Amino acid sequence: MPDALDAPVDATPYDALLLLSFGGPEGPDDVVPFLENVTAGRGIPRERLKEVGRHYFLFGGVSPINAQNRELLDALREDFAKHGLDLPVYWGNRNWAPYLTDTLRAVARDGHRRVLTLATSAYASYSGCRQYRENLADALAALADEGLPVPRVDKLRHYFNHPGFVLPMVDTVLAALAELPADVRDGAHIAFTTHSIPTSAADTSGPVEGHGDGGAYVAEHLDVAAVIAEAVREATGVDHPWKLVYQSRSGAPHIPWLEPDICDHLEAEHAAGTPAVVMAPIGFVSDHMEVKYDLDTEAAAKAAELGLPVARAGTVGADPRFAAAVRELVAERAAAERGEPVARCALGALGPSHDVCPVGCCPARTPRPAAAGRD
Ligand SMILES: CC1=C(CCC(=O)O)c2cc3nc(cc4[nH]c(cc5[nH]c(cc1n2)c(C)c5CCC(=O)O)c(CCC(=O)O)c4C)C(CCC(=O)O)=C3C
Ligand SMILES: [Fe+2]
Repeated sequence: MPDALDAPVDATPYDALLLLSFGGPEGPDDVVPFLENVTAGRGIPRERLKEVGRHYFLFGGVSPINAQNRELLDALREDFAKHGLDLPVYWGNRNWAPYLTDTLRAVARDGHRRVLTLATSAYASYSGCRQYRENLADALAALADEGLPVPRVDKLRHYFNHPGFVLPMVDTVLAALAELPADVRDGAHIAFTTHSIPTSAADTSGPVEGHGDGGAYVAEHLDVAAVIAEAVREATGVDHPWKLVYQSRSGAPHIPWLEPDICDHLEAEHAAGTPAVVMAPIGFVSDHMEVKYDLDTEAAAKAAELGLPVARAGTVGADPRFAAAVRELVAERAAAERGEPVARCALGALGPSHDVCPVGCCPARTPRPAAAGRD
């Protein structure tokens, strides 16, 4: 059926969508203050901060993440308009302008009272979910202090296993395989990557029931990786071996974080005789700095040193299928809030994630107020 004949999407009771992201520097002068925002009170060693600052300076002090969020905003607005979803879309970041608090102030001044949040993080974990909810609570508290009306803010369920997030990545993995020299392509290993986090944070991520070591964070990534690997097998007729590995480790060296690191993994695969590797950063929503530096620069240099052919798969970014998935998630959540029956779309074995984070989900080291959840 042509788009124009689709029934308009009903977002009631919501009157605004908030795109909530990490933020990144937009020039050399922004780099140090940005890193100070990110790491305030988080105990990151000075050496690590200098190193990460160097990554940004290598790219002119500009993180790709803001341009990518602007593209996603355009894609969302275009999709919503096409499908009769009349919902204004706002954008705010945790760590750089446009800052979340400023955006929520505008949301409140524009008269919106029920806000649904799309975070640019698809999985459970303290860093990927609760920390965003803490920032929402801080911003709402600031509005209350200023005597502004405080909107009620909800957050969309984790979309890691939504087809609109997963299927574009099947295509990017196929495209990466096609970039490899023909004689090593069928033997290629797929290294699915995500952000390393402390093992203690992984083990307590999500509602922990039903998940083993690594908690919901690792289980969700393994589920997505298995779905993509199976779809690639169906498309190519080749059963590519794969593994979930980690990147972008931070923190003090004596604290255990998820391993193996992608660079160590490339060495191990090379030593085992693997002829080529596709790196697929399923843990991220766009090709931001963790992808451009940690994979395209650092891991690519490691592969070159080993003489190991590698190709990197793209993230979902502003893919129209992802924008459509967001619209579906908005419609789904709005219907649920209205008490109507809803069909929840999800691939893989885990099923759709909860709408509202339960009490104690992805706990912080030091408890702090968090919005958009049961606690
Ligand atoms: C799970 C996760 C995601 C994925 C979910 C999501 O997307 O939210 C993510 C995304 C991102 N992380 C980013 C940047 C940074 N993360 C850092 C530090 C940390 N990340 C952590 C975890 C995650 N991070 C953790 C446990 C730390 C240690 C400190 C702490 O416990 O808070 C630091 C400090 C320096 C360093 O140590 O690396 C920086 C600069 C950018 C922006 C990139 C750009 O500019 O393009 C993005 C999208
Ligand atoms: Fe990070």
